[in-house]
Amino acid sequence: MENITKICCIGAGYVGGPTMAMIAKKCPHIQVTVVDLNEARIKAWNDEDVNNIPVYEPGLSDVVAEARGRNLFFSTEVDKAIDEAQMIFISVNTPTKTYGAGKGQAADLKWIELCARQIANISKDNKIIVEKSTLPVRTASAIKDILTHTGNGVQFQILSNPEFLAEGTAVEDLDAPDRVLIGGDNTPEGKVAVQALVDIYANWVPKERILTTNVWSSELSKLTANAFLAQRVSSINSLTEICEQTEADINEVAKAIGTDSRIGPKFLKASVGFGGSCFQKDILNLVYIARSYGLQEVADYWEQVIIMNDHQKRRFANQIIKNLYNTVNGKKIAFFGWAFKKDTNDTRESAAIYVADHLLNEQAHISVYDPKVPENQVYADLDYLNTREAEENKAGVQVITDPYEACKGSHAIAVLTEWDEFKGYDWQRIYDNMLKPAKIFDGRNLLDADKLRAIGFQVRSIGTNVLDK
Ligand SMILES: NC(=O)c1ccc[n+]([C@@H]2O[C@H](COP(=O)([O-])OP(=O)(O)OC[C@H]3O[C@@H](n4cnc5c(N)ncnc54)[C@H](O)[C@@H]3O)[C@@H](O)[C@H]2O)c1
Ligand SMILES: O=c1ccn([C@@H]2O[C@H](COP(=O)(O)OP(=O)(O)O[C@H]3O[C@H](CO)[C@@H](O)[C@H](O)[C@H]3O)[C@@H](O)[C@H]2O)c(=O)[nH]1
Repeated sequence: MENITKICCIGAGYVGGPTMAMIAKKCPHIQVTVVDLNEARIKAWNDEDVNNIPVYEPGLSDVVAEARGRNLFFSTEVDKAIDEAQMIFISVNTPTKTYGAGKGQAADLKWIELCARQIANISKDNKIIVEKSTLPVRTASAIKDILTHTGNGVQFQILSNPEFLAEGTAVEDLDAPDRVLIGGDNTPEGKVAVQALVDIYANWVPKERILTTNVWSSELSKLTANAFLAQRVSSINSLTEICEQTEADINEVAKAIGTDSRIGPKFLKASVGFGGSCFQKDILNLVYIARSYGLQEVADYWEQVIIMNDHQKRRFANQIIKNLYNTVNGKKIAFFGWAFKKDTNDTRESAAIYVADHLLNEQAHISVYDPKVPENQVYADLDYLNTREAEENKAGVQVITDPYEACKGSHAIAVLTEWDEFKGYDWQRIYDNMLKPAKIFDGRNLLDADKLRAIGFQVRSIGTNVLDK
């Protein structure tokens, strides 16, 4: 195949947008077109004011501003972009199935299949198809089957190139990835395709960080990486409960074990539970795959990571209720943070949603402040759970754009997201405007509990047993 000069990416979401923007920035000689069926999303990517792009990531608007209109384009003309491209990335959503066989566990590959059929239908010359979405191991064979049986007789090579960026640090992760993983067929044509993709990344990623494997190892490595990361969070979170009973401090324990170079210090931060669109979905997918091969013990092992995470979210909500004298009925509880982690506007599977749902069942009034999440998103997240009528969610939850207003007259503040700005607030002012005793439930161990106690707050930080004074 000749040098790649035209790339298309189907899916302009949290992955497609940032990854393609980075490729366009680093490879001015390649024309990159990102397409999506969602017109509003494409419109936002093309917004004159680059600060209005639909994904909030530190540094992303600069990357987009540099390349957009030069060699980076966002469009709804999917067929045209497919037709013109030599290499097509598929970066569409692959959520957990909500119906039928595998409901609640398997990945829903409906959108992947639609892409494959559309590519087959449109393509008039040979193309390289790159799986960027996270997919169950062996999906490439299904894509190949569709392409070869419904296509126009042109040749397709299918590569797996999973994305490892984390939200909130997408730009730095893409700029300097720990590794880029590319899986391809071990045939002469497969090797040429792998090399074509290696050559693109080699424009900025050191060669030793570009790993090539067979397709199946690459597909499975993505699910495995997320399972290992989430397992660390559930492991440390499981210990928060022991700490709270024993006067051990989870921060000290995490530091003590993390200095062992075999364990390492990262991903040992205790929390109210992990969220995000990936961890739960990908582990459930792994569990489903294991079960479908009859590997019961393997499935049970990984499922426990999710069970522990659900427990942690519920436990946090129950602690609030217990500590507020076993009733939150009619009490105002301020939520600091709604996003699933700091520095993102993404709320998918955020622990805050589940904690709020639990407290709403107990008739609490919740006022939410998050620096990046808009009001309609908070309601959409709660409505999606279908626990109660939309009007009841509206009645029980207020979204407030000023943090000081959000906690005025409240019984308690719950910290759900680790936004840096929370640390710098005027906590005396907050204290003065709250009902007493003023309580803080720090689900992220973010705030300086001693300083807050000196002001007069009662503070419970997750995984520390300093009980209310
Ligand atoms: N979000 C992350 O941080 C992250 C990181 C690594 C991998 N992943 C994986 O990447 C994939 C995409 O995730 P995301 O967070 O970007 O999802 P997303 O929902 O933000 O974006 C997917 C986009 O694909 C579009 N789309 C779906 N079908 C289409 C079609 N047939 N034609 C054109 N557009 C179509 C949707 O309209 C949507 O805008 C998933 O498999 C996910 O697991 C996500
Ligand atoms: O020590 C930790 C680390 C993370 N978390 C929580 O875990 C969740 C996930 O965080 P993170 O992994 O940083 O963000 P994601 O954007 O979900 O990224 C994960 O999922 C992506 C999608 O597959 C992968 O590409 C990334 O490599 C992988 O880190 C968030 O709720 C975090 O608050 C903790 O509670 N404690």
